[in-house]
Amino acid sequence: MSVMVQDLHFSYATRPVLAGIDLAVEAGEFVALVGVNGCGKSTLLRLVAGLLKPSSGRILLGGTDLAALSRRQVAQRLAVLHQTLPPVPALTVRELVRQGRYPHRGPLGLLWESDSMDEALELAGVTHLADRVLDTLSGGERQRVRLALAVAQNTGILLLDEPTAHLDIRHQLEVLDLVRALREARGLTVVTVLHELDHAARFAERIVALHEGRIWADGRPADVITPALLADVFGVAGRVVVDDLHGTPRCLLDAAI
Ligand SMILES: Nc1ncnc2c1ncn2[C@@H]1O[C@H](COP(=O)(O)OP(=O)(O)OP(=O)(O)O)[C@@H](O)[C@H]1O
Repeated sequence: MSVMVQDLHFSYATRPVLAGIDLAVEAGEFVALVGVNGCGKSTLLRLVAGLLKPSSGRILLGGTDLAALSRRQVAQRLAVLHQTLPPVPALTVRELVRQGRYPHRGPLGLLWESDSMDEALELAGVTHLADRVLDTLSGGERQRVRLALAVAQNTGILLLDEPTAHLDIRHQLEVLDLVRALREARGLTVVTVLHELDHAARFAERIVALHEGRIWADGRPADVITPALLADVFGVAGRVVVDDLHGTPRCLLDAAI
């Protein structure tokens, strides 16, 4: 399912954050959003998810104006992996992930619901945690539960806000591999915030760099991940080489400018 963002402006009260964002993500694309802390990446995801209302501009999901969709209709189209879990710490993992099925629940929903839930737990590698209570989990375990919750929703669009936060290097790779596999298996459209530029270059087919409320660059990793991006967007001097192992750009960082 496609995501179209047209001339989007957004302010928190009087503080402008996004100023004229145009972004067209085709169905099945894997796009990484990058940029410095506070540049508006999460805000853009929240706007696309319908959790914030644009000051002006339009967002279309699969060609339908987001403003015309109910919360349930939005939840049938897109799932969001947020930076935190819902504040219900006494819930078990299974109970939480079951809630991911809510938007699809119809009169016969319960017949196939548990299969979808078990699949989501398995895909996110948290089947062994199913009966654990949320507030007893480690940061990395919680992260994978958040992914299971998003996967259980079984939507055409997956929005991920820093899916590798708190994860060790092995689990970072596992989560990004899983997202890539899901996208290939289900034809998912993936838009993810990633801080690790080398991961963005390796896993996304397109990188969008936000800077000062606008899109600074939008294109293939090799065209976007450049010394100019490091310097002008991140304020870091560095070089970009090609990773022999994967043929993707890799940043060699020197120092803050
Ligand atoms: N609820 C809010 N009220 C007021 N200002 C906010 C609110 N949420 C975010 N902001 C501000 O809006 C700007 C964009 O925040 P946002 O969380 O979108 O940035 P980000 O690029 O995702 O940052 P990070 O990489 O640190 O997660 C920041 O300056 C932030 O302080």
